[in-house]
Amino acid sequence: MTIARALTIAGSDSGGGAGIQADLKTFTVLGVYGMSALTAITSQNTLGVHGIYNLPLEAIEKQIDAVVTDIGVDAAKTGMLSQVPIIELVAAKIRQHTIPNLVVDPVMVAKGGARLLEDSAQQALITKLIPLAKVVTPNLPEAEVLTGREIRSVEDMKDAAKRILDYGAQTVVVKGGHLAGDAIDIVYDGQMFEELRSARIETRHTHGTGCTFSAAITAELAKGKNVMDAVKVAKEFITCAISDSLELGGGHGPTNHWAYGRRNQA
Ligand SMILES: Nc1ncnc2c1ncn2[C@@H]1O[C@H](COP(=O)(O)OP(=O)(O)O)[C@@H](O)[C@H]1O
Ligand SMILES: Cc1ncc(COP(=O)(O)O)c(N)n1
Repeated sequence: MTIARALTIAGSDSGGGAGIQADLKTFTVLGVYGMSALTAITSQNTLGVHGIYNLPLEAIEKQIDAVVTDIGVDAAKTGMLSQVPIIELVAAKIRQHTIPNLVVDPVMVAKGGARLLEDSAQQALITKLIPLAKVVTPNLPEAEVLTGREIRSVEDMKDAAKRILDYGAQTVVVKGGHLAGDAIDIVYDGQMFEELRSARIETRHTHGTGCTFSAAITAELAKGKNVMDAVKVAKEFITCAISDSLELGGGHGPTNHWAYGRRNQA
């Protein structure tokens, strides 16, 4: 049996709700074979990030080389890449192996407030990685950092999407989870804007929403979907996962990766 193959290059969340763990669960539920190249280990739970241990560059490089040269990759995503040398290495590897269908989730700060990207690395994300992206998926605070402008409205989100596209990404999805009211995501491909809207779900259990959303886009691209269709599936996937989110731990619980699959089987 053949199967679409997706690679996540990201950090480990020991709590299992975000990072590599969220990505691999999402790939599996969407019927895609998942592989990982860990960039960092975090000791993390629903209450926050308690430690960050970046991996040696050699370890990151060898993981990517190992899976690409043997198993092959139909689509890949990046998550937590906390330092300039890691961003530069990952960008060089993506170019060297011409890894297709790259989704860049510009992870900066965890829900609990811990910084997952050093300030000095913001520019490297813009100049080295975003130009390689088929899709880049900033949330509002990330889009503000990437553009240097405040975002208060859907119009501001559209303006940010245009500016981020100018950095070289093919499509920008500015996620509106941090704005009040409906959860509106803006998709911009340089030609037209699409608004993906869902009702806001009142829950604090949203740990890992961004990781899960970008992993779902990656899985659908790996299967050969076009970007707009992939983003629409991802929006449905994350809406299901949040509406059925899990009351685990004492803080921000994880979303429910199985909810979408269960709904589609019913
Ligand atoms: N409370 C919510 N109800 C419904 N959808 C949400 C909610 N919070 C986030 N989303 C959706 O989840 C996805 C991730 O968004 P966001 O939370 O902004 O990203 P991040 O986890 O990177 O901060 C987006 O599609 C967004 O619209
Ligand atoms: C290893 C790792 N990567 C990414 C996130 C961001 O996830 P979120 O902002 O959705 O909590 C995280 N908390 N941990």
